[in-house]
Amino acid sequence: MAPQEFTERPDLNRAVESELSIVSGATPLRTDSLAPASAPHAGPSNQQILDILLSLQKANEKLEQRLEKIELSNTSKPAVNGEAPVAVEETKPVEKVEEQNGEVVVDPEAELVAAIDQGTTSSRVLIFNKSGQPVASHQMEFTQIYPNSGWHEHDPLELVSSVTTCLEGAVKDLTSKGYSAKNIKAVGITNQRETTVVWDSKTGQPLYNAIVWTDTRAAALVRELKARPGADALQAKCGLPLSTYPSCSKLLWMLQHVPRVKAAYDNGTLAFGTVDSWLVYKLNGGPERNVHVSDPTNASRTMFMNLNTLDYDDSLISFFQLDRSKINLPKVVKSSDPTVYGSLAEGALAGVPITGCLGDQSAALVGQKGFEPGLAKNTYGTGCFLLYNVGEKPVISTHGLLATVAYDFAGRKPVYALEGSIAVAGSGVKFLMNNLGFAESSAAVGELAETVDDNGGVVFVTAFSGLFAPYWIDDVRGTILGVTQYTQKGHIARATLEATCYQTKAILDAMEKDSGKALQALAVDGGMSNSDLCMQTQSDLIGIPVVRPKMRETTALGAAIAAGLAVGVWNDIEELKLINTEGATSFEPKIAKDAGKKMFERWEKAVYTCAGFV
Ligand SMILES: Nc1ncnc2c1ncn2[C@@H]1O[C@H](COP(=O)(O)OP(=O)(O)O)[C@@H](O)[C@H]1O
Ligand SMILES: O=P(O)(O)OC[C@H](O)CO
Repeated sequence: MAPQEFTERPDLNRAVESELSIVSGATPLRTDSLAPASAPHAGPSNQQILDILLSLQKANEKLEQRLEKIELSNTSKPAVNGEAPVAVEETKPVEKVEEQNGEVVVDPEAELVAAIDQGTTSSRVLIFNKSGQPVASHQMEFTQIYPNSGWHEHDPLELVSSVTTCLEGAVKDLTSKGYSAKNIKAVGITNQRETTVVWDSKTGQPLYNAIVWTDTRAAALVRELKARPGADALQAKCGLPLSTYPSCSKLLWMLQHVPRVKAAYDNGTLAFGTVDSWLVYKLNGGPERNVHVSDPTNASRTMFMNLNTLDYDDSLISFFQLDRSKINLPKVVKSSDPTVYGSLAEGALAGVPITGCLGDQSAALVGQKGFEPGLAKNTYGTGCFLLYNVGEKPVISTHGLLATVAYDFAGRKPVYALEGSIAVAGSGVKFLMNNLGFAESSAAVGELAETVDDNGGVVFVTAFSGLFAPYWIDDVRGTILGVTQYTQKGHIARATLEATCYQTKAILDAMEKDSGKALQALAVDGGMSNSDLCMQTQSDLIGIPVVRPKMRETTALGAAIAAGLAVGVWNDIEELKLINTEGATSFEPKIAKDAGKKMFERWEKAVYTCAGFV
């Protein structure tokens, strides 16, 4: 199929701008700073105390009015594509309120960290306080480009503009709540991984659209790579099996099919990066400062990085027949570091340092505080990714899982994870909504699934991009089996939610074989975890509790933690352990083990029935 030439698309920069201010950080009146009423003569008189109390009460009333206005404006804003904003429960009040020159100000000493979460379907910025509570935010979706079947692209400039819009929006939200932008000590970045961006190192302009991690256009190329001598030895070094998923195959495809990318490679001006590198480069102002870096959680997804050295490996690069002297690769740096990521060049946060960077799945593990070996989290976003902390040495899976870097913080040893990656999770829900017109929103698809008691015999193998872990079958495509005259939309909606739960079960089985340990509970997050039915089904299938935190923006929280640790907002991982623990929901297994086993067997039968279709 002929490649689409990259053209600059200013129209795409007018991204779907919807102000989804998703957090309302209520700020209470705190009276504990007052001197006790019974204080002797050294303290204020009763009249003075009364005056202070009255002025604080006024301040509180003003603040409440302001919060009410914000609440109203939040609810009246349109959601993107009919989608409800990501669920963030109202934060528990913590900050001190003061009155300065008649203005209500929230603790002028507050130490805040902004987190940029550049995901597959939306960009968002959340601003967290020291207690790990989001106090302000802004979110927007951006254009998904599907030029051909199996192709999936993003406009790199639109990714940047969506992020800068969210930064401005979140700061506006923050100041409307009485904080100052000066309270923001650092910025952390977390991002969709593997998605590949190439640009001209002289001009800073993209040379092609970003090829998204779900894109399967390089399937033929991957088959060729698998036949090369040495192919079997790659995974032991880089942790990933050859597939269309990692960045390497996307870059090779561009070099083969896009003349301007090949020309830049030939003349040494080709810059390559995953979305973290691209954002850091652009947010720093581009070629002028030329901050071109990546952290190991992202660099490990290229297949160019050695998991043990946490640097590029010449044997890996030469396997892909790339000349390292012709390509500008980002320097691999720590995930949390006060100096290496530069600072924001423009906007409301100009000068604020970027001090943390984590691929989104690693960030979610950090945000769920999966700091101990044996802890795991599963994030149900566009795709679904289960990460299991294995400690300070990588574990190479023999059961279809990936080895990856969990996080690599300055002054500490790197921590690794076993990963189970599922290509389609929330994107299946979006498919029912956008392509088949089943419902107006993702939540409504979830409600549709609740209109039926079971799947009615339907199994949906949601293999739009082949099947990832633990199957790694690339010649399968989305297939709905078991349809009869009895089948209703609800059954298909239910089967769509179940598909992710079955794959999670398969991943957990593989993880148990690789690690020799059974998981006791699964921490979950991500958009699709909003569906209670989905989470209950998950618990039923895996037979252990599924624990969903109240505040589900754990990916952004992880990026904030990485950034905050680098600048002393937090000094130690120990300090973070109690963050976001209150108010979690635990889904306990409710069905008999045998019933779950039978459902799962049907799923596996469906998978192997569909394999080999393409
Ligand atoms: N109530 C819900 N039920 C089922 N799926 C949902 C629900 N709410 C959101 N989703 C799905 O979650 C996904 C978005 O999750 P998110 O964590 O924001 O993803 P990403 O980081 O990949 O952009 C969407 O694909 C959406 O369809
Ligand atoms: O957009 P998400 O949250 O599904 O995450 C994308 C992953 O990083 C791809 O590996």
